Amino acid sequence: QTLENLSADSAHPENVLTYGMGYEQQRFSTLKQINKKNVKKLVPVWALSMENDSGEQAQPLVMDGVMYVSDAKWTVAIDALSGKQIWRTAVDFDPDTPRVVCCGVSNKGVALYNGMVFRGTLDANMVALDQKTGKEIWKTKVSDWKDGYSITGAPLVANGVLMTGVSGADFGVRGFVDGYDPATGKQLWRRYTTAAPDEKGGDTWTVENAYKTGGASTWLTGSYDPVLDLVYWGTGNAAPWNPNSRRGDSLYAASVIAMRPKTGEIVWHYQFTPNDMFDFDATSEMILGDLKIGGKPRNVLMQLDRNGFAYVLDRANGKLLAANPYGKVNWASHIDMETGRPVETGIAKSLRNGESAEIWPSIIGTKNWAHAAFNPHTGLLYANTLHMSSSYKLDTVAPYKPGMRWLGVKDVKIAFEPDAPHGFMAAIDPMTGIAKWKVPLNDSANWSSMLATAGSLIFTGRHSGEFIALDADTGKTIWQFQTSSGINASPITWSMNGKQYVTVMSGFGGLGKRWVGPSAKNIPQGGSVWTFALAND
Ligand SMILES: O=C(O)c1cc(C(=O)O)c2c(n1)C(=O)C(=O)c1cc(C(=O)O)[nH]c1-2
Ligand SMILES: [Ca+2]
Repeated sequence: QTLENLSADSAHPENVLTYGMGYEQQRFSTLKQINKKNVKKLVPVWALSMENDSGEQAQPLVMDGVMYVSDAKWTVAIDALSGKQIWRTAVDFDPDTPRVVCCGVSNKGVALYNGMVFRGTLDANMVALDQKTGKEIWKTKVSDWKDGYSITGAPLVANGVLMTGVSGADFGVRGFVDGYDPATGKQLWRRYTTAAPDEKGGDTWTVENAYKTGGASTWLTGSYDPVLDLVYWGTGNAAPWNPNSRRGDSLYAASVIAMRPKTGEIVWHYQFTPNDMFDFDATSEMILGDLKIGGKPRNVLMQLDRNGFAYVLDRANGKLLAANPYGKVNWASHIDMETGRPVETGIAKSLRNGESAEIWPSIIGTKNWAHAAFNPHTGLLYANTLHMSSSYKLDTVAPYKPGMRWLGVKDVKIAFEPDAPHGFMAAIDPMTGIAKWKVPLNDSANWSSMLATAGSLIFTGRHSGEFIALDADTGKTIWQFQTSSGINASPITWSMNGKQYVTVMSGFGGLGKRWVGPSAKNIPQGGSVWTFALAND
C-alpha cells in the first residue's frame, strides 16, 4: 500500500494499517455494527496459537483480508476471516538479549508499507519481510544490544521514511530515533534524544559527558500529522535515575519531540519532567485530535503522561494549553502555565535531599504504556490508570558499565494504598484531567490498551484473561469473554464483506504481571490471537 493509504487509515475502518489505528493514534473506529445494544451476541470466531510463552503485547494490523501479528519470537500472517496461518517467520535474536530488557521479552507490533512487513527485534535489529511469503528482504543492525539497547516498540512509516525508537534508558543508553530507507534498510539519519554540548539543549547537562549515558529511550511509536509533516515521538526517563551525576533539565529526556520524518530535524519540543529522577518516561502515545478550546477549534496533541498530569499542547508549535492531574500526584503541586514547568513539592525536594520519600504516582506512572483511546465525538480519553506509589532513596552512582542496569537509587518499594483500588478504567476530559466516569479495579489494575468505537463501546483486557466491552457512556462492563491467558495487548476492530470483527492478543506478560497478586499463579502462559464477531441469528 501507499503513503496515501497510510494517511487515510482512520477514514477506512475496514483495514487497520498503522499502529494506533491511524497516524493520530486515537484507537477509535467509526464501525458501529457491534454496538451497546447487540454486544451481548459477540462470540469468538477463531483463535490461533502464537507458540510463545513470553507474553503478547502487540497490536495486530489488517490489510485486505490478511492480519499481521508479532511478538518477541515470531512474525505471523493470518487469513483474517478463517484464522488460518499463512506464514510464520521466526525472529532470530541472540538468546542472551533478555539480560538487557527491563520489563519483559516483548514486541508491540509491525509496520506495513509497499509489500513489506517491518519489525524491530529484541537484539536491536530492524527487519523487512515480504508480505506474501514472510521471507526476509533485508536486516539492518540498529544498535548493539550488549550496550543495553533493545527494540520492543512498533516502527512507523511516515513520509516514505521507516522510523524506529529503542529501549534501554534503565541501562544508561543514549536514546535516539532512527530513519531508514524502507526499500533497502539503509540508514538515512539518527536523531539522538540527549543533546550534545554543541547542540541546542546541550547546556541542560551540566556534568561533562553525562548526555552520553543520559537515557531518553524512545520505546513506543510516535504519531504523525501529514499536514504539518511532523512526527511526535515521546522520550523515556533520564539516566541514571539519580540526577546528581547529570544535573540540569537533561533535554530531551521525559519530553515530546516534534520532528521532520525526512531528516529527523527537531522542530519543537516540550519537556514534561525536567531533571527527571522518578523514571517518568514520556514515551506513551501522543494522541492527535481537534478540541474546541475557548470556542475555537484547535489542532492538539494529548498525552496522559506517566508523571500524573494530562497534557494538551498545540501540535503546530508545542504551546501548552492544559496540564492537570488525572490521578493522585504528590511530587508536583501543579504545572506553571507560563513556563510549562512542574512546581515540585517538599516531597520531591526531600527525595532530592537524599531522604527516602513516598512518591505519587509510582515509578510505573499514573498510566504505563497501555494505550488510551480518544473518541472525537465525545472528546474524552479512555484509559486504564494505576493507583500506586513508590519510595526510594538516592544512592551513590556506580561507574557506568555498558549493558548493566544503572539507576543510582536504593530501597525501591512499590505500594498500594490500603483498601483502595489498584487502578481505574476512566473516561477523562483532556482539558481538566477530570473523569466523567471512573470504574475502580479493586483486585488488580488493567495493563491493556483501550479501543473506542462509534458503537459507543470501549474494549479492553484484564490480566486475568477477560476481554471486556464497556458502555462508553457509563463505564459499565456489558460483555466479557475469558481468553486463554492474561491480556496485556492492544485490541483492534476491522471489517470485511460488511461484517465487523474485534481482535485481541492474549498472553500473560509485561511489567504489570508483577502486581497481579496471588491469582497470578492461576493465569497460564501461552500466547494466542482471538477474533470475535456477532453471532449469526
Ligand atoms: O526506559 C526504557 O527504555 C524502557 C523500556 C520499556 C520497554 O521496552 O518495554 C519499559 C520501560 N522503560 C519502563 O519504564 C516500563 O515501565 C515498562 C513497562 C513495560 C511493559 O512492557 O510492561 N515496558 C517498559
Ligand atoms: Ca523506563
